[in-house]
This record gives sequence, C-alpha cells and structure tokens, in this order.
Amino acid sequence: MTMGLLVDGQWQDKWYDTDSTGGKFERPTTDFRGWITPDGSPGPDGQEAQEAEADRYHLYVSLACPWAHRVLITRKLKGLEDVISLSVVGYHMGERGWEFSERDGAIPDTVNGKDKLYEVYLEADPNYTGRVTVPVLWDKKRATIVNNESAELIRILNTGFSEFADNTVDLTPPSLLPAIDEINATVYDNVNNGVYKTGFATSQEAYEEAFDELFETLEMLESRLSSQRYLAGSYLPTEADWRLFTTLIRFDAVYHGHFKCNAKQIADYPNLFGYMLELFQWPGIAETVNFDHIKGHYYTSHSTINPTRIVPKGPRQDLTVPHNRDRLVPAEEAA
Ligand SMILES: N[C@@H](CCC(=O)N[C@@H](CS)C(=O)NCC(=O)O)C(=O)O
Repeated sequence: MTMGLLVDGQWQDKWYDTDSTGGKFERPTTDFRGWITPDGSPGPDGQEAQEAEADRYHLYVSLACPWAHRVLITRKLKGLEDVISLSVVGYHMGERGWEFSERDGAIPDTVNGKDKLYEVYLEADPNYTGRVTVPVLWDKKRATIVNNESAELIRILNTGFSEFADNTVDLTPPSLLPAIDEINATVYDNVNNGVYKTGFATSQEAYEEAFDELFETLEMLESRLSSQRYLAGSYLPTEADWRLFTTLIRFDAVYHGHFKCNAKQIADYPNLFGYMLELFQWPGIAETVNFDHIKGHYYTSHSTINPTRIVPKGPRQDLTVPHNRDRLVPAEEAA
C-alpha cells in the first residue's frame, strides 16, 4: 500500500521499516495537541488553549475516514457548521497522500489554497516529521494546526465553543464520563482500531488474534444493546455511541470484505444493526455518511490488499427501514 509521510519537511512516498532505518522514525515528532476553550483558559489537562471564535477555525476531513467522521458528526450535532468551516479531501489516498479535489463531493482547501494535505502540515511546520492524517483543525488567525487527534477534537468541539454551539447537546455529560471512557477504551482497541489490526495484519497469527478480539467485543456489545438503548445507559446517544457508529457504518461495506472481518456482518446482529440504523437516521447524520468515499477510499488506496482496485457493488442494504429501538425505553425517561 502507498503510505507516505513527511520526514524533516520532505515528503517520502514509501513507508520505511523502522528495523532497517535504525529506528529513525521513532524519535519524537511534532504533535499538534492544542486546545480551544470559550475564553482561551487552559484545556482539561492544562493544555495551552486558544479562544473559541466564529470563522477562526477550519476543519480538514476525509469522508472515508472513521476518525475524521466522528469530528464531522460532533460538528453537526453541536450546530457548529456555520462556525467552523470545512474542507473534504478526495477519497483516493495515493503516492502524495490525501489530496484536495472538487469532484465527487470533495471540498477544496479554501483557506490555504493547497493541492495536498501534506502542504497544509508544512504550512504549520516546515520541518514536520510524521504521518499526514485527517482530521486536522486549523487556526486561521495563527496560521497553524491546533490539533490533529480526533479523540481530542470531539471533546474540543463538545465543550470549547459554548458561546456558539447548541448546548442542549452534551456528548460527555460529566456523570457519565467514567462509563464513556471505559467503553471507549474497549471499543477503540477491539473495534475502531480492531478492524485495522485485522485488515493490516501480515501474519496469520496476528490476523486471527485481532479477528477474535473484534468479534468477541461485537458479541458483548450486541448483548449490552439488547437491554439498553445506548452504550453508556443514557437516554440520548453519547460520545461512546458516535465513536462506535463510525466503524459500524463502514463494517458491512468495507471491513467485512476488504479487511477480512467476516465472521458476521453487522446486519447479522439484530441489536447492533438496529442501533446502527437509529444512529444513521438521527437528524443530520445520514448526510455525513458517504459510501462512495468510504468504499472508493479503502478499495482503491490499499493496493497491496486489493491490487485490482475494483470497488465492490454490494452490499445492498436499506438503511432507512424502521430501527425498532423505541421498544427499549431509555433509563432516564422510564424513571
Ligand atoms: N489518531 C488519529 C488517526 C487518524 C488517521 O489515522 N487517519 C487516517 C485516515 S482513516 C489517515 O489520515 N492516514 C494517513 C496516513 O497514515 O498516512 C486520529 O484519530 O485523529
């Protein structure tokens, strides 16, 4: 597969094995882990923070990427679309990494006017060393990247923009935070990242180990969702649900075939499937899901896994059918 990266500000279109390069890429890389708060006071762990302002920040995403998708969903649910502007890279990740495009629902780089995402990273740091990943949150005022870690970006968007956001939506209510963090850890290891560990394994043993952890966790989630509507036991979806959703919605279309996660489809799990349908049908969410980008990206970009680059036509699923989750009365409503 083509996997490029920047080394001291130079684009390299090959991934070097760290064994053969004496661990060259293991030295610390520039990390963008800044925060945004309503008044610029430090973030939750004392991070240096910028002040929330309208029209100051710009989000770069891929519609294919599950990590970027959770940030796009948070931006939508918090009503921040007019506050934080957006670029969408083209779905194909080739020799130059992510590139901007005007075709197929992509949105060009209207802020920095770049052709490739790595040029945006170089604008922030001309000597950048590291992967060039989406999502990226850009600060137009300081002309640099605020943060490129989706787990942090969803928290920044949830709480940092209270002056501009829909504050009736809180994806991490403080009382549920311990439960959310605990679910996130399991879902990240075994599901969100689990599908990648399964699909990118290059030994039978590693593949089978990741596969088993993935399906054990899906069975556990299926069972949990048979008695509660959402993962953290809340009466509205939380961050934990949206983090699981971005993997579930890609599963039958991509991970089941392309990543060989094929013990079952999500459609084979009645509760997980109904739950996924409810979240897909949640106001504003379906428009953040683009199966052409999702399927086009994985099947054409990972040429070691799919050398013909043929994009499968299936599966044929109707995601607009009734989800039947209303039968599970959410806890707080019942009380
Ligand atoms: N930890 C990052 C991971 C993001 C990530 O891996 N994004 C992928 C797309 S799904 C990417 O841009 N990969 C390009 C690369 O690694 O070269 C996050 O969650 O924000």
